[in-house]
Amino acid sequence: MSIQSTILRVGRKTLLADVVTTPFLLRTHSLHKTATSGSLRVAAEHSGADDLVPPAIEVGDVQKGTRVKSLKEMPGPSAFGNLIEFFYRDGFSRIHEIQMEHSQKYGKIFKSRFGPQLVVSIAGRDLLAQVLRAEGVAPQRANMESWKEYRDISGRSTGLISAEGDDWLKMRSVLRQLIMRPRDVAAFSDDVSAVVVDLVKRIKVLRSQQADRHTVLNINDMYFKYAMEGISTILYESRLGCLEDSIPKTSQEYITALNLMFSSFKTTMYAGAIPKWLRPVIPSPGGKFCSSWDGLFKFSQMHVDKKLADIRAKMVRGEAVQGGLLTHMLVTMEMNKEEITANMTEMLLAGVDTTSFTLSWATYLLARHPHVQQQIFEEVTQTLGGRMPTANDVPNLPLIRGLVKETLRLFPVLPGNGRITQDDLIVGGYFLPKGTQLALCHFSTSMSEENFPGADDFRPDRWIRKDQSDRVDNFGSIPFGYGIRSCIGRRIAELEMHLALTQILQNFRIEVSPETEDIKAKTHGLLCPGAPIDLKFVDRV
Ligand code: HEM
Repeated sequence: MSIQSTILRVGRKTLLADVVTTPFLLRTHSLHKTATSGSLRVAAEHSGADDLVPPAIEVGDVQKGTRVKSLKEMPGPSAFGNLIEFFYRDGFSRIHEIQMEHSQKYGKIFKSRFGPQLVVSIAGRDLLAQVLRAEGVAPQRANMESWKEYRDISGRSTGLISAEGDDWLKMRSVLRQLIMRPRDVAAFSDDVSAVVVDLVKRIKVLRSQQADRHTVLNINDMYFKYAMEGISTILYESRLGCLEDSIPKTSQEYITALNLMFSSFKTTMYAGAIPKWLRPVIPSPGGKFCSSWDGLFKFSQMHVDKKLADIRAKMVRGEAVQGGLLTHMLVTMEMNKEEITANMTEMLLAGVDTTSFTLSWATYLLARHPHVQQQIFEEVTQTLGGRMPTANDVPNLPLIRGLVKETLRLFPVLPGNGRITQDDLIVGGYFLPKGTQLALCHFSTSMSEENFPGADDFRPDRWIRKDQSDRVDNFGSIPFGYGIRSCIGRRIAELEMHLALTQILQNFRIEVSPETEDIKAKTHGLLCPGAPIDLKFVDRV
């Protein structure tokens, strides 16, 4: 450990402070607390009452004599410019493009103001890695106010997405043991495969309804139902009938509630930009939003109650209670029933559009790149012959995995993510006080030429690691986030997508329908196709 002098500037004070360089990044405010993994931390100790400097975690390289800049000095668009961009030019549907424009104009770290909110955007891969690696034990997500408001009003529990602090830690520690590792979710392989078989049948039914007998209109609608069926099979251990000709009423009601939720997205975004004191005089987005949440909770509640009744009946009959995820959670009761219901609700919500948009983009990209499609098809036939894939085959299908990674690089479902900093930080040379809202710009890092040469090209093989030197740097594209607060459903989503894409390629050659033009992405909460995608599914044999 060595001690150097550097200039730290906090607010309007510029002062000389001791800089302790150490091979470790210290996670807490005290210099002498537990060390975790490698980087540097700057800490300024008190040098008299007047010179009080908040200790800060430095997440970049420390250069001797570097002046730490204040937020005031950070570049960024003007508040008025943002107002016009988002409210007048409908920037909410172009968040991913604005992210790119702003990072090109203002650099890898810049600030933006949305009404009363100040947001610092992190748009560089290395800075992103440093910020995420420095996260504490319970990182805090940003912009969850409207979700929390609903839970406060309705008296419902939070789930993993909306919970914070100790509540979140408790739930996360239960769920991470059940679904975080590929080997945990391999147990669902047969159930998911059965859903994929139904998806293939559905493709055949839908294309038979068109004059050319090949085209499926608006493929996302079909993948939405596949994703809902797949995730429900895992979460609720029951089939919903979403891939049937006629969808059961309760499943249809859920779909309606989910659509309502996404249609109220924009108004809930506005809510964050409206100062709290103005809320009473401005129409609240609440009505639609709350009734969609009611619908989503009602659906989970119904499944949880039904499963609980089944378990109780079995116990009364003296039978052994066996089952999957929900059964396990209800038997062990590591969370209470309200918490289980809330988590089922939030996981179902998180697991449908994300997976279906990614499948839509993946098949669209395959249709537009027949050579790539052929290459992946050959890998599938060489590895499996005509056999149906299982979770155990996925490690032997690197191009299928590359297909999903490359699709998510080009179209990260969450183009950006939010955090509230829990320590004073120095990032990229700027001092960010604890409580600063961060926007992690995943879209701009994954579309950067610096991180991915030929960034606009669709190249699933760029993810095949031939040796260490070929390795694509991990933080350029992190569509599931990173670390302790990353997507808990990642392995489930991957299983659903790997198995579906493999079976689809075994059965069909995918072609672009003449009606489908160049489809651009738009942001609607998630990054989604800006227009319906119609594709042809032509039999392989
Ligand atoms: C293509 C599919 C998916 C993508 C790209 C995706 C992406 C993400 C991202 C970026 C986050 C935020 C991570 C962070 O804040 O660092 C997240 C969180 C989350 N996702 Fe996913 N997700 C997908 C599918 C799923 C599925 C299938 C489930 C259902 C089990 C799910 C459940 C969740 C939950 C519960 C969280 C909150 C985790 C927490 O706060 O602890 N996701 N997801």
